[in-house]
Amino acid sequence: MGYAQLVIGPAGSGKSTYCSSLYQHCEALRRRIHIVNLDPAAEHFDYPVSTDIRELISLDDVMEELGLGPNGGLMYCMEHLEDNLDDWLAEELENYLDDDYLVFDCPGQIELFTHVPVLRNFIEHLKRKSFNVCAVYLLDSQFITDVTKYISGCMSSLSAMVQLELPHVNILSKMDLVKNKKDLDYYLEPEARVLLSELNQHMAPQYGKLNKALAELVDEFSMVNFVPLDLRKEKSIQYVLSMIDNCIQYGEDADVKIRDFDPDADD
Ligand SMILES: Nc1nc2c(ncn2[C@@H]2O[C@H](COP(=O)(O)OP(=O)(O)OP(=O)(O)O)[C@@H](O)[C@H]2O)c(=O)[nH]1
Repeated sequence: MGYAQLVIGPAGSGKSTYCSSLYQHCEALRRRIHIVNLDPAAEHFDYPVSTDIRELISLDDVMEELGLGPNGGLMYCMEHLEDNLDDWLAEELENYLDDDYLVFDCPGQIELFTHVPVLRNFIEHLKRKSFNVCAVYLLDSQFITDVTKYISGCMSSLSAMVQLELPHVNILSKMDLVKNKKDLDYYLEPEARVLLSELNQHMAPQYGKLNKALAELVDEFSMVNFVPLDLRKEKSIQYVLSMIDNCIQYGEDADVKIRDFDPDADD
């Protein structure tokens, strides 16, 4: 059985930086992970790329040869990947050992995890190859600066959860940029009553019922929870990794104890 993280989230949310930090963290622990680039538009990497979609197709070639723009070109590349799951991807996966741990650095186009079936079919393929897969959804911490951004972040994450149907860990990235730690407590344990009152202040009265439904969805059903990630702190990376490992049952024999970590403690 293999293990895989599918690292998704909006453009610029910090996916590649997360992959790079995770790689360094694991390297220091002498733990082997492989990072796979699934972004046909990527140019620079701070981690060793183990498998690269650009060997199958590159965005520049598609834009030049088909006259497509960056977004249309990217979707074309991803559909090409979908068409090649049983040959190119299957062959690439044969290069890994049975219990290898792969981290897929995905493009940030939101349609990939809202309604286009490419990633879903990609995941089905991984599952058929006996991979335990976890979706790791990154959201920029700037989304917790006001309630409307926060709700929109929750809804985009929720849409990925519904679309991909995978064990799912939501990460609040770039925590080093959060100056007001009060924001953090407020949004990490949101209360429907407080969310609703804030939403109502921001929006016209006719949205009252919608606001109530959204606030209750976030609070009462605990459908969307975010784990803060501060890449400056090894313990924060370790905490996030332990949560993900737990979801995909990696290292069960190694007795993973996520409760033992205090992610806010200094290293
Ligand atoms: N301060 C701070 N900046 C970060 C952090 N993570 C990423 N960034 C910056 O955010 C920008 C985007 O980071 P990327 O890792 O390229 O984001 P991405 O999600 O891979 O972006 P796309 O490939 O465009 O989808 C870069 O300028 C990073 O340096 C972080 O933890 N803290």
